[in-house]
Amino acid sequence: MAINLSDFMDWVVSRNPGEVEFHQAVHEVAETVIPFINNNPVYEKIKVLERMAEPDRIISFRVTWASDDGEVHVNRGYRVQFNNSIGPYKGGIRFHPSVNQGVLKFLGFEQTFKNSLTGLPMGGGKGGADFDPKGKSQREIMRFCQNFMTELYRHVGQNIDVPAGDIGVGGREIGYMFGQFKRITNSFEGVLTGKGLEYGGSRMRPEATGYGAVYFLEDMLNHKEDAIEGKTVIISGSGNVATHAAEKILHRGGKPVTMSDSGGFIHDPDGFTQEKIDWIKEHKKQRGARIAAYVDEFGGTFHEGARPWSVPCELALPCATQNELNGEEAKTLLKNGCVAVSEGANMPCDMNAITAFSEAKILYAPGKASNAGGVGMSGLEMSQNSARLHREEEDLRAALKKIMGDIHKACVEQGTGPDGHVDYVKGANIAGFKKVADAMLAFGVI
Ligand SMILES: NC(=O)C1=CN([C@@H]2O[C@H](COP(=O)(O)OP(=O)(O)OC[C@H]3O[C@@H](n4cnc5c(N)ncnc54)[C@H](OP(=O)(O)O)[C@@H]3O)[C@@H](O)[C@H]2O)C=CC1
Ligand SMILES: O=C(O)CCC(=O)C(=O)O
Repeated sequence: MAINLSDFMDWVVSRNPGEVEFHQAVHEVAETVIPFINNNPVYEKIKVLERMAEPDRIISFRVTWASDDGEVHVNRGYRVQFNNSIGPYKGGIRFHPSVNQGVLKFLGFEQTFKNSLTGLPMGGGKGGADFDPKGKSQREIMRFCQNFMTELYRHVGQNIDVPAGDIGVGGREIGYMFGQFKRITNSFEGVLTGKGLEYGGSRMRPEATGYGAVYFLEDMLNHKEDAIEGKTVIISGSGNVATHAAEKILHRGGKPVTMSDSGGFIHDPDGFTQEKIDWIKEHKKQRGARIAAYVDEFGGTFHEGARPWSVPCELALPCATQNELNGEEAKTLLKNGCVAVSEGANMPCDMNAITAFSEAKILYAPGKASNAGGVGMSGLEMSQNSARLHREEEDLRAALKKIMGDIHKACVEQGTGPDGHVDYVKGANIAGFKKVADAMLAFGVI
């Protein structure tokens, strides 16, 4: 029997009450994948989509830690092991006060499709805690990371589940968690990616997500015989993904003019130079640092409490967080002449924004395709750890470019309409779905 989108979504919503981000992520996939399933009923016979919308398991645990003043704090940690049909669970850990089960389920669901698109053998998972690292001392962050791993260690492993960083979790936090895993288990294995180079990390991992999002943008533009060079680019966020995206835009001759954080955005009409980007990278590592301080150092303007989407541009890279660009903001971007959007963040454009881009037929890349470079490089870190070797930077840079190029090709193959317009949402969802679904078919009903 054919599946119907509205019945399917009623079923998803009733099973996952209140988890609005999860409903949104599943809806975006179901809308494009259901027609594909209805044309290939073998998938519906064993309820592949229904099974893919249900995590394999969710682990939730208490994390207790003491702040420097001796006060005891209680947070909630999670790992959502979503789907391991094509490889060990793989996906980042987020430390942010907004973390809850629904947010991590949306991220784990998306991750399953994204990891499939990389062409590497990785399943999907995501984890985190409602811990706010902002304003905490280095010692407090270390204690939190260690206590988080004291529980998580029993659920992860190089062949089971391999976490990495995400919002609020960078190289420093990965180091604290890896050290604790090593100490508790008395083993040295590639249980996390995003590690420091000294203890098994991969070159190019810090750069990979931001660079990859720009490679994908470049592939989309090249497909239409266009290029980044000479174009004005607006970027949101000022963390790992945003700063590396800005850097690669600069390498390609574009002009990045904005970055943001939860306090507002900065606009530098002269464009960021490498020196300015390096300053932002260093500045944001400091305790309590805000992007607003940029204007005291380099000029430009700070827009408190605002998002950058009203600044005129040809290209936009949302690189902060989910639902940070709505339908009205999408219309403003279109009115100002924006021709392409490449998502560095996960689900930064809400449903109305996606509809606006799709109706205008501009180039729009969903994060599961355009930000897959980070996890792609993590996959290469896993293989370097298994082989006990380090690959060179040039080799990894080329590998990243190829991973992004192959994802672009898969999207074009599955998403090109009769008029030649590429629907990258459809292309990414079907290409990502097919590999996982075929593996599930091979396993039978389990
Ligand atoms: N790191 C990676 O390899 C990958 C990351 N991603 C996605 O990219 C996005 C950014 O991650 P990453 O750069 O690693 O994270 P970082 O923690 O390095 O930076 C996050 C940035 O986003 C801003 N931000 C976070 N939450 C909000 C919010 N609610 N409103 C406004 N701004 C906010 C932060 O501002 P502030 O400092 O004020 O909090 C900061 O500037 C996320 O969606 C993540 O899931 C996707 C693929 C891989
Ligand atoms: O590198 C990884 O494993 C995770 C990256 C991530 O969290 C993401 O792609 O959203």
